Order: sequence, then structure tokens, then C-alpha cells
Amino acid sequence: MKLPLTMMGGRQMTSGNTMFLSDMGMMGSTLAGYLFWWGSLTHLASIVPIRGFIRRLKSRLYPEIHITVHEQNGDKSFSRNELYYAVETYLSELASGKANNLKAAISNNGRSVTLALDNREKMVDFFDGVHLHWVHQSDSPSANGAAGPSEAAHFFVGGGGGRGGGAASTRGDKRYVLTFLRRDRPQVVGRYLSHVLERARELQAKSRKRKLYTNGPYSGAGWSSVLFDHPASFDTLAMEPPQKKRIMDDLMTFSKSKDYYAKIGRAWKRGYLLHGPPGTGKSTMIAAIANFLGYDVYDLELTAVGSNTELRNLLASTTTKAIVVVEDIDCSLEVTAARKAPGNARTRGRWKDAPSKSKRINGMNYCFSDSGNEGGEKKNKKSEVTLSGLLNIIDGLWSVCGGERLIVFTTNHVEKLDPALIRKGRMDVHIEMSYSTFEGFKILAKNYLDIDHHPLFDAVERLMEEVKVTPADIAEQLMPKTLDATPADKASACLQDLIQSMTKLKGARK
Ligand SMILES: Nc1ncnc2c1ncn2[C@@H]1O[C@H](COP(=O)(O)OP(=O)(O)OP(=O)(O)O)[C@@H](O)[C@H]1O
Ligand SMILES: [Mg+2]
Repeated sequence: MKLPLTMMGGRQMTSGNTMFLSDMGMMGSTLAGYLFWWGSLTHLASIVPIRGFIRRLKSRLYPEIHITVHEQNGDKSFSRNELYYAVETYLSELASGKANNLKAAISNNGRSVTLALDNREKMVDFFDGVHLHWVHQSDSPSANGAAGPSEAAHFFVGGGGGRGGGAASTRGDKRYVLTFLRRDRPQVVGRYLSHVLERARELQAKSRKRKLYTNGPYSGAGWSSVLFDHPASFDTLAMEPPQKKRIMDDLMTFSKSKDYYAKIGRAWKRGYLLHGPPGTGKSTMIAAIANFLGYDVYDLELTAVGSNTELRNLLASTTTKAIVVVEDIDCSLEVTAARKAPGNARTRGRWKDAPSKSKRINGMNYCFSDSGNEGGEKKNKKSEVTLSGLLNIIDGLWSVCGGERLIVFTTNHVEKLDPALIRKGRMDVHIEMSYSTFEGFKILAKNYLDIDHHPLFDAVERLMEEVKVTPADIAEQLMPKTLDATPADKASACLQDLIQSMTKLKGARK
């Protein structure tokens, strides 16, 4: 009798095509032998947990440390643990290029998508030759395959659950667990965690919603704010490229020099004086700086400040990473001694005609919220802010505040300013914003018309050698006047307009 035999996995064993019963006897005893050993091994494994044993053995050889960063602090208030969010930000940058399972969410006012590690997703990082493993864990019932409360992955000694995870977690807790070898503890505790925090701050500063604050007549004794959403950047700023690069390098060096400022015992602040004729881009430059560094802008209206004390309180309530701007400083303050009464001071053009709380800044309308009711009273209040008061407050205030701050003064008349106000150490960088050069014009032509070359460029260049035009004048002429024309026709029409107005100007100056 020939019987086909079927083994585990459904494979048919045949000898040729068949197998005789005598062979089956031998096969049967071999099979019984295997089964015996299999049974013994399984029994042994149930007595000695081999994987656990191997893990324990390895953990003796390569001891691990786990650091758990919980979403909430362990105190009674369950307050938000800022480190958790810093780790999340740091890992989202790392994970976006590497991790397989990510959570996506919309942020930044619906303009960008942020990615974060999904539950139980692991991420490897390297820092100064140290191998670091992160895993995200969540006890939330909705989390995919939730991990046990104190389960931490063992990266160096094999996967799976085990001990670790630090403090006991609460139901619904989310946490990041960092695992590394014990021998790397000094680098991780000493430097890596600071690096994570520092990088997260940089990323948060870049993506956070920034604000424009003002102390105008509608904001009571404090600041009122709106979202700062100005599109200016150094790319779009018409300026000689080497000068632009010097400014950007200076700003970047400043923003990265926290330790250096601390070492030399100076407050972490830098003063910029922007001077030049109207329409040369001083206000635009301030917006570009704010966007470049990711700072908030405090537009300080000195004529609306009642006294030195009020000024001190205003400046003390600014956030870190801020630019405090005083536009037209020569008009805002009597630069030699006591300042003018508000009624006599020139109010900045961009503000003075505003009929309501809506203000036009750099061609954009901003609507300010009213956070106080003192606006009406202030108009008639005589301000007592003095130059020396301003200087003392600036010098004194910045010395005690830890965060990085820029203070920017603008003026059309640098020659009128008291030297004490603009001396080095107060206004460290003096930038002259001047009439447009041909290089500046080409930047504007690229921005406004999207062209790098044009047959009419030569005529513009020749005229620029003879007449002075501000970037604002050029920008005005390069604005398309119709939507119907082709891009090439629009460019030609705008350049002809510009040439015409420059020729007129040349004629008028003869
Ligand atoms: N250097 C520049 N680069 C790009 N655009 C510029 C530049 N200068 C001026 N503009 C354009 O001209 C407009 C007016 O410029 P801006 O308000 O910056 O001049 P300003 O120097 O601050 O003038 P004011 O002294 O009157 O305050 C801006 O909205 C911008 O469109
Ligand atoms: Mg201006």
C-alpha cells in the first residue's frame, strides 16, 4: 500500500512519488525523537525565559539608561511639561526624513503641516559619536497598540517590553523615552539634552506666530498686538549685495552669541540705527530683520508714552527675541534735552491719518485691539520722557533682561541726533539706506516683474547715473497697471513708465 504523507506546512513527502510502510516505520521513530526534543525545549523555555535571560545578560554587559519625558509634570496641577514639547519639536525635524509612522497636523495658522512620531515609533539619533534612541509612547485608548505604562523599548539589548520608563505614568499619559548606554551618560546629560532644547527653541522661533505690538493711543498703558505677517525678506530688499550680506552676518552672529555675551559681561542686545531719505526701505528692513530672526516687533510710539516710568514698564514687559523699534527718533524725542509735547511732535506719516484703530504700515493695514480706555486721556497728557531717561532705561533695562533684543532707531536726519543717543554700544550698527543703485533696481525688477534682463535696462542704468531715485519710487513704477497684458508687455510698460518718470526728474533738476 502506498500512502502519501503530509508534513507541517502542507509539503508532500514522497520517495519518487511514493513511500513504503517499512520506510514509514523509520521515519516515525525519527519524528518521535524530534517531538521529544521539541517538547523538552519548550518545557525548558517555559522554565527559563531565554529571551529575558539573554536580555539580562546583555544588560549586564551593556547597561542602558532610560530617561522619560512625560507630557505633564508629575505635580498635582498636571502642568504642561515644556521639555516634552521641545522633544516633540526636535524629533519632528529628525523624523520627517527618517521615521516610517508619523502623525501629521496642521499648524501655523493653517499654513504648514507638522509631523510627529506616532505611538511606539522609534527614532535613532547620533550626537558626538553617541547612539541615542527615542520612542514615543501613549496610554491613550485611541493610540494605536498602546504601550504599557512603564514599558520602554530596549534598543541595545533587543526589542520588547521590560523595565524602564522612569516615573509612573497616569492613564492617558504620553511620553518620549530616551535610551542610551550608561557609559554615554556624561555626554547625554551634560550636552545632548541642552542641544535638543536649543534646537527646539530655534525651530519653535521659526514657526511660531509672531506679533506686532504697539503702544499707540488705543492701547492703554500697555501694548496691544496683532499677528505680524509682513512678507518682506532680505531676498526682496533692494540693497547692494555685499552690504546686505554684512547685515545678515551681523544679525546671525548676534543671535547665536548668547554665551559670548555672557562671557564678556555684556547684556545680550544690539542697537541698529537706520538712516536715510524717505522711501529708502528703513521700515521694510525692520520687517525683513524680524522675519530673518523670527522676532516679535514692538513699535514704540514715544509720543504716546507719558513718563520715564511708563516707558520703563513698557520695555520691561517685552518678550525675549524682540525688536523694539522707535521710528523717526528725531521727531519722537527732543534729542538734546526735554522732549516736545505730543501735539508738537511730528507724528509718523503712516499713522497720523488713521481715522480709527486700523493703521497702515508699509502699505499694509493692521487692525489693533483696544486693550484699555486711556487712549482719549493720553492725547492731552504732556509726556515727560527725556533723552537721558530713555538712555538710562535702555542701558539699565537691557542689562537685567536675559533675552536677546534688538533696538532699532530710524531717522531721516541722522545729523540732528544727539551723539549720546547713537554712540557705539547703544547703536552698534549704523546703516545708511540710500537712493537706489542699479543693483538695487535689478532686485526690484526681479521681484516685481520677474525679469533678470531686459533691453530697456541699459536706459535705466544710464539715467540712474544722473538722477537719484528711491527704491520706493522705482517700486511704484514697477507695479503692474493692468491684469490683461502678457508678462512681457507688462514688463515693457512698467520699464517705460520708469524711464519716463526718471527723464522728467532729470529735466526738472536741470
Ligand atoms: N530697499 C528697498 N527694497 C525693497 N522695497 C523697498 C525698499 N525701499 C523702499 N521700498 C518700497 O517702498 C515702500 C516704502 O518703503 P519704506 O517704508 O521701507 O521706506 P522708509 O525708508 O521707511 O521711509 P520713511 O523714512 O518715510 O519712513 C515699501 O513698502 C517698499 O515697497
Ligand atoms: Mg519708515
